[in-house]
Amino acid sequence: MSNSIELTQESYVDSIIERVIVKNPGEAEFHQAVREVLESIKPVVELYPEFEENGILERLTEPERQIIFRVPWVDDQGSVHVNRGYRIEFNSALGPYKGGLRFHPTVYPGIMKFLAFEQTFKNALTGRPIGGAKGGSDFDPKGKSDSEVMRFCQSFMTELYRHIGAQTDIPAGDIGVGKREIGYLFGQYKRITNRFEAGTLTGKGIDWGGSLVRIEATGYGLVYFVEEMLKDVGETFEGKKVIISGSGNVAIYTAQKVIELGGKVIAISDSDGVVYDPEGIDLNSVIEIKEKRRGRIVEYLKAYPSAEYNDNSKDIWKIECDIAFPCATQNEIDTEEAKALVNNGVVVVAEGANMPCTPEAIECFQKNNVMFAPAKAANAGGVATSALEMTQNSMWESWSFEDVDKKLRDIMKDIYSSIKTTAEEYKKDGDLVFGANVTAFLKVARAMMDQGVV
Ligand SMILES: NC(=O)C1=CN([C@@H]2O[C@H](COP(=O)(O)OP(=O)(O)OC[C@H]3O[C@@H](n4cnc5c(N)ncnc54)[C@H](OP(=O)(O)O)[C@@H]3O)[C@@H](O)[C@H]2O)C=CC1
Ligand SMILES: N=C(CCC(=O)O)C(=O)O
Repeated sequence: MSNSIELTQESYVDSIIERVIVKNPGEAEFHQAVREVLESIKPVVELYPEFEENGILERLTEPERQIIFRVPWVDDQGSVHVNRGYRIEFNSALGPYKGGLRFHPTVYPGIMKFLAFEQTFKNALTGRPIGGAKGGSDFDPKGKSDSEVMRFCQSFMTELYRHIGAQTDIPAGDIGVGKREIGYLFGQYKRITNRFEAGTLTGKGIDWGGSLVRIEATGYGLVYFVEEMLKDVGETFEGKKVIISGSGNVAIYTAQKVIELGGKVIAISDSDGVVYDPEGIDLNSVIEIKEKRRGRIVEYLKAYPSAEYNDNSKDIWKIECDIAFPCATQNEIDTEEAKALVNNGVVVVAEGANMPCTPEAIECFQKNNVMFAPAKAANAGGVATSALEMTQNSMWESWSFEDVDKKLRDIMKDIYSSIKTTAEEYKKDGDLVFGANVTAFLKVARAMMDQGVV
């Protein structure tokens, strides 16, 4: 039994936060993700002492399995490269491990563990039977040829295949991992195992086991979630000025749904800079540049010379808007950016990326009555639709776009309703960060209690 029974509930949570920092030195993003959840659940840990008695927090903050491996590959000039691969299987209390793969030079254990920890609670909110995981590599697909990306993916899967499966661990996409990469990864998995186990990876091509709506799902789901928030205050997207950071999978389909609902997307970015078009961004042009040609967002100006370009990505947050969607990466909005948004009258900030706002930025939004949608709830549409892909695979069925989109919309409505209710139950009306963390924690913790000390 936990030896911290004599501690107050407050010190139990604080002792675990301290333990995570000591046991995972230098992993600031992981510490940040743990601190946010554990600070939220203090009232709950006080209500249910059995969580402490069964060491729930000690187990919840320690990944069930951490796999790290070498990924050697050869470039088009015949030179050998070595990258590092990861798969963090964090928690399987609710189902097989489920979470994306990130290929980005900034990937290291701290990023992997923050993402896998967040994924555990996000997946719990979807209502689907899936646990939490994340993986990836410090490989940078940017500027690589298709052949080089293929050879990297084949080498990556030559190790990863031992650890995944439709009933074990199901990877998908994230930064730097899209349809192309999933295709190469699945091809190698199938070749090694001699099994067409469609449910092992999600984000597959539509003709070979993929689900309609999956490519759009994170962005669409994010907008559906915010639509529910706006409904509660008698508002809609009609006529709203919207800024979206990033111009990848999440950003593009967030923009598509915003425009469909009558909003005007006036700025979008990539890691090199920001395009601002007060007339409204031409999304087809962005899709052509970023999704089809894998180009740079600055190329937008060739078609629209009246638009403005700024080579500092962070300046997007200085643009006056009604609704802001950070859809690029973690910690892209800190105190300075949050204050700029508040001073410019932002009404809603909704996290499409994972942990894009620092705790200080979130505090600034909440203190200034900005409606704030936390990532683990608002961007759960992607993984929820991945789970719908798994369901279709297990039934050997392919549902229509309309059917999947309706299921996605209902899931996002349910997530919003459940976390809003939790916040109200604890007299924290409107605090969706608290609502999301407590709702998800209780679901995972109760399953862990049922399954014994494992
Ligand atoms: N894909 C999914 O299903 C889901 C993804 N997410 C999260 O959404 C975010 C975006 O992911 P996704 O759209 O899939 O990834 P993509 O690789 O498709 O796009 C990422 C976008 O963010 C930009 N970006 C990446 N890193 C940085 C950085 N360090 N600084 C500034 N800009 C950066 C990229 O710019 P550039 O083009 O210059 O590289 C690109 O425009 C991530 O936080 C991811 O974890 C959340 C839920 C689901
Ligand atoms: N990258 C994702 C999607 C994961 C998935 O679809 O399994 C996320 O939820 O952060």
